[in-house]
Amino acid sequence: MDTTTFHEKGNISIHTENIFPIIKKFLYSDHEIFLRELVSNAVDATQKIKRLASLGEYGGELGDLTIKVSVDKEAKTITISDKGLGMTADEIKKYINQIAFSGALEFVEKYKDQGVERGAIIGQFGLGFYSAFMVASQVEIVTKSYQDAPAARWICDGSTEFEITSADKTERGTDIILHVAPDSEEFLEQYRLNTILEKYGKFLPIPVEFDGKVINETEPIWTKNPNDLTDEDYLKFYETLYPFSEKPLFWIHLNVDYPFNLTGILYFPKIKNELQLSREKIQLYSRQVFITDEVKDVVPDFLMLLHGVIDSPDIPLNVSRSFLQADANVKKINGYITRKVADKLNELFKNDRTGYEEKFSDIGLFIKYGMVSDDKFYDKAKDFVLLQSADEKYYTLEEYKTKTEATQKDKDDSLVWLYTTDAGKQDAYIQTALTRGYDVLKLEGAIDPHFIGKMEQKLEKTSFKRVDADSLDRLIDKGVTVESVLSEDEKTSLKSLFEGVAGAGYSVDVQPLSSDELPVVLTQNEFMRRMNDMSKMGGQPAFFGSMPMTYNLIINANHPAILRVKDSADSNLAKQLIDLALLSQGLLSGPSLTEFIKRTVATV
Ligand SMILES: Nc1ncnc2c1ncn2[C@@H]1O[C@H](COP(=O)(O)OP(=O)(O)OP(=O)(O)O)[C@@H](O)[C@H]1O
Repeated sequence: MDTTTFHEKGNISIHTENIFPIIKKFLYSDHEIFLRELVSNAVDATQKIKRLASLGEYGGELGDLTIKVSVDKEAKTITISDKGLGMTADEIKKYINQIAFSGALEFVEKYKDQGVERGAIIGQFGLGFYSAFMVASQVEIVTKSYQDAPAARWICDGSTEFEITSADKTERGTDIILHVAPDSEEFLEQYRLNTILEKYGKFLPIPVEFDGKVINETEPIWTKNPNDLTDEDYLKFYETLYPFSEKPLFWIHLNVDYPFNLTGILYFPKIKNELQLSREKIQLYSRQVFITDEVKDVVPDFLMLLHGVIDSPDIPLNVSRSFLQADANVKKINGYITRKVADKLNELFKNDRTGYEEKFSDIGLFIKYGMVSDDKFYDKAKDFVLLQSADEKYYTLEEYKTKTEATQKDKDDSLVWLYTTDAGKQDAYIQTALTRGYDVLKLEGAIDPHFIGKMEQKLEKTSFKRVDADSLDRLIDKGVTVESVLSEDEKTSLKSLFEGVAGAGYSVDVQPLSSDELPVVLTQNEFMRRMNDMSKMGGQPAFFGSMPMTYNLIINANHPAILRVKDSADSNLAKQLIDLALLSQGLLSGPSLTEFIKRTVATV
């Protein structure tokens, strides 16, 4: 056996020739963004000549500044032409050759130890132009500077060699000609280019023409002053973004320039169904160039339900996800958006309570979700979140406290808020509570169990109890014992009689309730039910989820019907009373329901 061992240290050498395969493979998984990069460069060049003209540094005619994209299927070329400031031969050498190559080297140096992360460099290293090589085997630049210098042509085939010659271009501006590589010929299709331009360039600030048509709207409304816009403008823009959608409820125009730059419009959509919420409806732009509609991390999670656009040059766009999460600007933007949304809601609430209440069934979900997931938002929203009572009226937390304080405090001075998760099914319980002078809240949405949990954490000495969780006397325990007319022996025999009739799955308890309660009350323990609900939604110990739901039958020892069962030991009557309790919970079905009907008909 050969036992020779090796130990050697060294440097892996990096050659600039290696850079193109890296760009081609790793820069972006989406090759289509080459067009975004090249058209953005054309926009930049055009903006620059406009600025030079306005500063008086360029005295010539600006002329028609439309950027033209064209495709020649025969010659297999795509051309992007602008009337921007152009480049001299020296500038090509400086901007295209040197900087990019050193930038590329720097990139390799920086990332050689970490592996290359997708999309990590464009923008940071000025490599946008080189994304052309993701689809082209050869790239030509033909350009004439606004300065008095001869036109130049640059050609490169993706190796580190290039050629510069003089050209006969007479008009100011730049043509970028891509000789499309065999594996990228899909980009020679008209519709493909059109789709890409529509996606990334719809709101570019300089007109872009393709196939004889201008594809963009150069002054989208988010770039305008809110004072110059009407509701119609906002609704029309919403329609362009999301054709065939229902009208949004309202919108917020974002506009900050310090400490970061951000403009945009966020719409509150009308939600038909909590389950149909479509996320990723917010589009992210950087200086009017579409970047992505995956705005996670930039927009607080609970506001992902909003629609609209955000435009900010301060969001690092081409960096990785993990970087984005840690970015200080992104955090600030997050906080800013949350604050703006809260302010807008507060303003609506204050200025138009009726209108706000009308919209509450739609916006309540955002607000509650926000309160549950974001403490800063909670602090603002606690003043304008509304609770709806069973009589359909809306109350703020403070108002509801005032309303219930006198009647719904228990013996420990804790406020108990009764609620229903299904006003239809739990109607019997609601009616009993109302007769007693208590109020019942409607908390019927999917978010409400979480909302209730949050409220109980935040509100002092306040608990929520579902109206059918126990008898009223026990839900709001005032410490007043209702005297029972039955002796202990009588209670025991009633208990065993009902146990025999009810069967397994029910626990039976004989209690002196007030005579306005039902003779038999079916309850589901609040704690057990919540645990069960939670584990169904995931996130809670499976232990509770795997336990079968048990029901309690409370036999009202003070009800005349129960006294009759006691005297007659009539198990049919007992069965009838249990079935009535089940019926009031919507739990009677199948053969049991048929039997109940038969039995009832017989007595009638
Ligand atoms: N169409 C053009 N007209 C004039 N100059 C251009 C044009 N395209 C590129 N340039 C010059 O080449 C430089 C390098 O372009 P490149 O796209 O690689 O990087 P960038 O635009 O500086 O940054 P990014 O990576 O964000 O695009 C530009 O800064 C610009 O000076």
